[in-house]
This record gives sequence, structure tokens and C-alpha cells, in this order.
Amino acid sequence: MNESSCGSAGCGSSCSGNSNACHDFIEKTHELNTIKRVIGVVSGKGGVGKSLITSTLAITMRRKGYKVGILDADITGPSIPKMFGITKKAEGCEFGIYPQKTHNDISVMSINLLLEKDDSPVIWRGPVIAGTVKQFWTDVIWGDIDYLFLDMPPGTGDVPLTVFQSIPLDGIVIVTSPQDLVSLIVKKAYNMAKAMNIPILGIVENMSYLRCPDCSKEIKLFGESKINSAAGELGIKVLGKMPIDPEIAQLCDKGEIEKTDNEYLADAALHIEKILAINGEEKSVMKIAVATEGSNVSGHFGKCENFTIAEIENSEVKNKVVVNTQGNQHGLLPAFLASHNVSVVIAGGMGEGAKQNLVSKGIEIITGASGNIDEVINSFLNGRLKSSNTGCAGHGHSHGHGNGDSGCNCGHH
Ligand SMILES: Nc1ncnc2c1ncn2[C@@H]1O[C@H](COP(=O)(O)OP(=O)(O)OP(=O)(O)O)[C@@H](O)[C@H]1O
Repeated sequence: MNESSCGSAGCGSSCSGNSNACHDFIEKTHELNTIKRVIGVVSGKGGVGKSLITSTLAITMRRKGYKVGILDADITGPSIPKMFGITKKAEGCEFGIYPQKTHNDISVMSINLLLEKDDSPVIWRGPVIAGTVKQFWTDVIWGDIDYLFLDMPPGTGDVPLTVFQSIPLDGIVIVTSPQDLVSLIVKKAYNMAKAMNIPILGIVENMSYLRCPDCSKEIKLFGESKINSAAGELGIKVLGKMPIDPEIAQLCDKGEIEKTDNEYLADAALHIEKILAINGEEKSVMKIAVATEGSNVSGHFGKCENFTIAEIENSEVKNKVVVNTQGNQHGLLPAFLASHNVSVVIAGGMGEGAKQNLVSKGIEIITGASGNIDEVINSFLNGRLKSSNTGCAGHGHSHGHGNGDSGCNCGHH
């Protein structure tokens, strides 16, 4: 669970890395809970089958042997208990509320487990709804959970915003459908997550196609999917595509969704498992900052306006943000980067003073890099860029500086 005060849902776009300015609204989960990873499943609008995707991801992870929970945060349209055929109500004691279990031991909490009648409408205002979701996090005794999936309220309004701020999400999956104005809707969800500093794990397209029962041909009911281009534009991964599957619809209606043996989201689950690995080990996380000029590495560490800060988890770029140096003089930049928990800095050139300052803060330095930021980050991850903390860097990039700012005394390679 991402509990850094400035990370995940900590403080959103108002956070400039200055911890004093950072308001932390994150709530603590119940003291009896150990929840390792929290994944929000969101959609830019309702009716795209978000709950089905949440359930399918949860089932797939459970089959891999993980302890899984589903927090149904879709208070006004809760459909999780019905899909799993849960009819018993949640029970409470003086310590908190217990979730119900599905046949395959997935823990579920939903407003429908508290309402006397399943079909009672929830006519509550936003703050009450958001407060209920928070309580599902603070007052429910989930116990030990490896992956908790949050079926988020649809849209990008007040309620999802409060949930983003209150529950420490490790990442979100965006669900869309082909008939959406895909790029617009996805962009809304994307921008919201970005503003809140929540990593986007990828997009799942529901109702992608229908397979003809006679000839097995894929019928694109809503026309050609635009998901690949929308995802490409935003630089996010397409995790999977789920067809309209009449068997799934029937199982949902019968409350037997766990009987499905489809593998539509197997790759999506694998990706989540890789990015948010638990397996008893700590995630290997690090942040690298690349002095940035447009989409290229800046030649001058001390003069760059922005840093691209990439969060690397288990050797993959998990998140990337461009952070303005806010006019910090080069003497202050090392402290600025240290406050962002950066452990490696990549630049074209760097003065001796800055180098020493960074080294004293335990930050590794790579100078002599040039060209496209993503390519340079990949070279670093592939071990093709070497540290220049001591002596000459063994990198293969040419120097693009010449302003006297660079203290790198490597020759061209
Ligand atoms: N890919 C699919 N194949 C078959 N049936 C589907 C599919 N996606 C959704 N459905 C059907 O639609 C019903 C409603 O799905 P779900 O509850 O996930 O979405 P929703 O409530 O319409 O939207 P959202 O959860 O996005 O607000 C499911 O119970 C299922 O019967």
C-alpha cells in the first residue's frame, strides 16, 4: 500500500514536493488489517461494466493463490454481491464490521450487505457516500489481504475524488468500452489519476467484440476499437480486452460469476502481479530524475527548468512526472531532488559543486547523456548508462554541453 504522504492519493496536484504544503488526507485502515496492495478500478463514466472487470480481476488473482478482497465503492449502483451470489448481510462486533466471503474465499464489502433490502435505493448526497466508502476502509475488518480491489464510483466527480484522497491506492485500472468517446473519457480518468499522483496500471476495454457462436468470427458491434490509439497517445498500457460473452452475462445473473473459466484478463492480472509484486519481498522501487529540455535530456543540470522524475519498480517505469524546478538555483537543486526521494540523476553535464552536493546526499549521478528521455531511461534500465559519481562515466553518449557548467571530464565514447 502506498502510504507516502506526498505519493499516491496524498495531496494531488497541490503538492510541489514541499512537505509543509502537502496535506495528507489518507485514512488509516482498521488496525486488524494488513492490506498489501490496493487497486482502484475506475471508469470515466458509468455503464461500461466496471464491476464485472473488478470481479474478473479479483477472481483471476484469487486463482493465483492470493488473498483477495473487493471493496464495492460504487455505493449508488452496487452490483458485486449479486454477481457473486452473496445474500447474507455483513456482521459487526464492537471492533468493526466483517466482510462477507464468496464461495472461493474472496472478501467482499458492499452497501448492499448493510441495507435491509437489496433494492432499497441509496438516496444520499456525495459527502455521505464518500464517508461510507471511507468507513469500508477504516471500519471493516479485512484481515490479511494481498490485493484489495476497489470498484470505484463511476465518473470523475466529487465522490471518486474523495476516495482517491482518502484511500492509499497503489494504482488504478481504467475500464472503458468501445462505444465511448474513448479518448475523451479515458483522458478524464487519466488526468484525474495524474493530478492525484496515482499510478495508472493500464486500460481494459470491455465489450470489445462478440464472438459468433457459429463461425467464431469476431463481430465488432461498436465498430473498430480506438483503445490502442487512445492508450498510445497517453502512454499507458492496454491490459486486456473483454468480449461480450453471453455465458458471463448468465453467470452474473445467477450469482455464479466465480464459475467462469475465461482467461480474458489473464494478461492484465499478470501485469498487475508484476508491477505490484508482493511475494513476501519488498517492491524494488527507485526514482530517477532526468534533467529535461522538451522531450530530450538537458545538457545543463544547473540550468534545466524541469526534471522528468521516473518511478522505477522492479526494473520497469511505473510512473513518470515532469516537475518544475521552480526557479531553484543550481545550488539548491540537490536538496530539491532529495526532497523528491530521487536516488539517481541523469543529465548532459554538471558542475563539480553540484556533483559533490548530490553525492553527499547519496544520489548517484550520470552525466554525458543526451537525446530522447525515454530512450535514455531505457538505456539506464538496461545497464547501458554508467554512474559517473567517481571518475569517468563509461556511457556511450556524446556530450551536448559546452557552457562550462559540466564537470564531467569524460571524453566522447
Ligand atoms: N463483457 C460482458 N459480457 C457479458 N455481459 C456483460 C459484460 N459486461 C457487462 N455485462 C453485463 O452487464 C451487467 C452489468 O455490469 P456491471 O455491473 O459491471 O456494469 P454497470 O453497472 O453497467 O457499469 P459500471 O459498473 O461501469 O457502473 C453484468 O451483470 C453483466 O450481466
